[in-house]
Amino acid sequence: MGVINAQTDALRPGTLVATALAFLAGHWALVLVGTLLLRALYKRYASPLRRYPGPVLASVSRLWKVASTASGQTHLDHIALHRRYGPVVRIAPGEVSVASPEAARALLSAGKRFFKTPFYAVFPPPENPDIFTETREDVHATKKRVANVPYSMAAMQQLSPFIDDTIELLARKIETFIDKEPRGVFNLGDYLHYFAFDVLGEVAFSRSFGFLEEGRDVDGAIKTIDNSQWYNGLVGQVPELDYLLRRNPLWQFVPWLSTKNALITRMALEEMSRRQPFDKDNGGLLRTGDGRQDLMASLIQGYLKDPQRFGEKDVFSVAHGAIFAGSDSTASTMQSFFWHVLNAPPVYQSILHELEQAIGEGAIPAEGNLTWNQAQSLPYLQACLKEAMRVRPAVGLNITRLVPPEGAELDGHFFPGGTTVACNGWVLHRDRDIFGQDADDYRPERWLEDEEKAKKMERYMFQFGGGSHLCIGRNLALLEINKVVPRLLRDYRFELTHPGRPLKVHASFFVVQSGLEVYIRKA
Ligand code: HEM
Repeated sequence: MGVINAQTDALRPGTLVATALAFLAGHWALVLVGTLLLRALYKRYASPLRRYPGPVLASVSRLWKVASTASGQTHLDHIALHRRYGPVVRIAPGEVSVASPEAARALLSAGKRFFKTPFYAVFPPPENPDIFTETREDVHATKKRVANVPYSMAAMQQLSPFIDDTIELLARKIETFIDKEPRGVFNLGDYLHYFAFDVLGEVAFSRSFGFLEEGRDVDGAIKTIDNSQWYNGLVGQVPELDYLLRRNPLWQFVPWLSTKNALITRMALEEMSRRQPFDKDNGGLLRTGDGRQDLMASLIQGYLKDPQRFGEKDVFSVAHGAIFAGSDSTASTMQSFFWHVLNAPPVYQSILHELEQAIGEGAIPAEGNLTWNQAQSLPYLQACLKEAMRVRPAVGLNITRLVPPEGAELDGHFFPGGTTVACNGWVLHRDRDIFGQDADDYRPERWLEDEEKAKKMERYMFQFGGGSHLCIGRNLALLEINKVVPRLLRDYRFELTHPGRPLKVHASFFVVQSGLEVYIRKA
């Protein structure tokens, strides 16, 4: 009787819970490991993505992505990953990376409802997304309609004189350097970075940021952006973390984490207040300025036309976002170009020959700045530029999109709704079917051999993304690159201080590069 009573006592709910709790307390480590193991096995084998190969760690947690991003070399990791595992690789429990340019075209094309992932929402400013960070497709479309106007090539051409002024300043700085230190080491990479920043200041706010003038990273703005991009790139792999970190109200009280006082943010806020009150008569122009229709003025006009859809905060966030999105990207592209050209003497010689011939034929001026059209009349130079953007696209992290709820097929693979699909320009641009068996090599001639083949390659270039999220600043970037690069190549002669030495590279979002050092002399 006593034994039966003891057994029924043990089965009472209260006693069961107490026994379970006692077991947990005694074996918590074992329970924890067991739970994590079960969870990992579930993620690895219960998912419809289980048939795609990839690193084991990636199939059970997002740690693989985090570690790869933290290494700063995720662009290279992805090349290696696809070489090893094939065209579709599982890079997180719910995410695959695709290597096929055809799949990437479909993924990025407008109208197919592959929307941006929460990765983008981590980029600042979280309280008022700009065109890059806005993940609601309809809101994005409204904002982009307004911003497309000031970013059009026609609008950019009007701002051309201010790009020219910045080129003159760069040339003056180079000449001063040559006069002072004829055999000194000139950090061309840094000066290209300063140039890209100052152009943005002129185009966005009608004022220079002063990087070229001072020959340094004023106020540590470049460093601040880099730190911020590290955060965005890393936390973007696990976007929920942002609520514990930057979106956490306590964050503002940590002075070294707050970006409120960063030069660019301060300047954008100052510029807004200098133009207030916004009124239709003034059209957002700087009252004390030279009457130029800069980016800020056009955005203010967009706001005045339809304040409900494009608010005052949008003016700030889009202008501010331009500096973030447009500085490292343009600098990195120019650095890649010079690094490849200067490391390939026959390529460098061919460009010089083309420039000389163009001057002789009157196609480009012998001094002063070139126009966009004049730069377009240099096919070899254009091929060199395209090739640099192919082998070293400026965005190093993956571009990611969500599969719509009903699921979708990409290049013969069906992915269920909610899957994150990633693609990386460094992988896509090395596709041997499209770009040739020597796709890994920098060989500008590939663009000039066969017109049909060149057109096909062009269709599969993703250096500016694609579809409804195609880079809004590409006209500006291409215009300034096309103006400054031939001017420098025509007027100066460069020699790498360490031929063959790779640039120091880390990809936080953009591929940030340093170490492009040269000896420089007048041509
Ligand atoms: C050579 C220079 C540049 C390169 C290689 C580049 C590359 C890209 C790429 C690949 C994207 C798509 C990203 C994605 O979908 O995840 C993008 C988007 C964007 N870029 Fe650029 N960019 C450059 C210059 C600029 C400049 C100068 C600006 C502004 C002044 C700018 C502003 C933007 C914005 C706002 C977006 C978001 C567009 C959208 O989602 O609709 N970029 N860029």
